[in-house]
Amino acid sequence: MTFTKTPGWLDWYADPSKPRFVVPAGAVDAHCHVFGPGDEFPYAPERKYTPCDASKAQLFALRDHLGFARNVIVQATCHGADNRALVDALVHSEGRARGVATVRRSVSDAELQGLHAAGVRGVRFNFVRRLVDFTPKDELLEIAGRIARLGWHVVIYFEAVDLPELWDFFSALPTTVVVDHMGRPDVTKPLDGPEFALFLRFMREHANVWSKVSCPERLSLSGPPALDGEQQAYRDVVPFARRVVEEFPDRVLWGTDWPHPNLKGHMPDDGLLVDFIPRIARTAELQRKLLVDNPMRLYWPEEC
Ligand SMILES: O=C(O)/C=C(\CC(=O)C(=O)O)C(=O)O
Repeated sequence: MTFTKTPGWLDWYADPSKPRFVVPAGAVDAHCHVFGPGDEFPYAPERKYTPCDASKAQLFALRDHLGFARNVIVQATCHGADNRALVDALVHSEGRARGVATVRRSVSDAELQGLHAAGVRGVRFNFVRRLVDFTPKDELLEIAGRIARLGWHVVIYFEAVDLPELWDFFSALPTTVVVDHMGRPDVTKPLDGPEFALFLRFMREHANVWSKVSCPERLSLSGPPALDGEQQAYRDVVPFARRVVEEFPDRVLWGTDWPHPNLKGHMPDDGLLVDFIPRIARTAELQRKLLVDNPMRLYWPEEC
């Protein structure tokens, strides 16, 4: 099937620079996606955007170029609950990728077992309105109860303004809970203001909650973008990510977010995104926890 990209779609950056920052041995890119290819793995009818293709081979080439050892591939909403592209990438990764799937209440136990065998270790619940239609919370809680028995966790994606309304639901989740992109703070608001304070309190009061300190390119409003050799990119996001890394060093993950769906202003150079890491994790110990120890504990516990 041939698909036409959403108008204005920005394709991933074709020729990323080699990062100056050398990631520690065994580093995991813990948030990235594969898209299609659409003629092999069609995009879901209920999708809110149609991306450019981004194949497993292209993802694995980027992994090697940036110096990472492994990937955690997260099901993107353009594939709905059809996890075939994700599973195909996992089974062709030679054990170097694990996954986070999207499932519906109708998923069978045998299907869950099949996903587990392929390397899936979590499900994603998305609350970003431009990406998904609402799924009833009782359905999500039922799914969370079932996947908890497999030792999986729940990844949640929401925007900062929605945390108060979602707090009780998130608190009821029976698994480790991983927040995408720090709950999307508005970085024009003060670091010590009530909105980000609520997110930090959410992490403080829930020892099972982790956060990805990813996506400065999505959160930044004043940049400058990670392009043209820029070594001080996304300055406005640095204090927020640094705060989370330093307060919760054992519960943070980092990922490229390649191929960066739905960016509007620019497409970052992924090599320069890697150079963002030492600005938010300022010691070798913090870097090792963020890039190796934490993702390994969550996704490859049998090796820890
Ligand atoms: O890739 C991300 O993490 C962020 C996304 C896309 C997304 O989550 C999805 O399509 O599932 C976004 O903000 O548009």
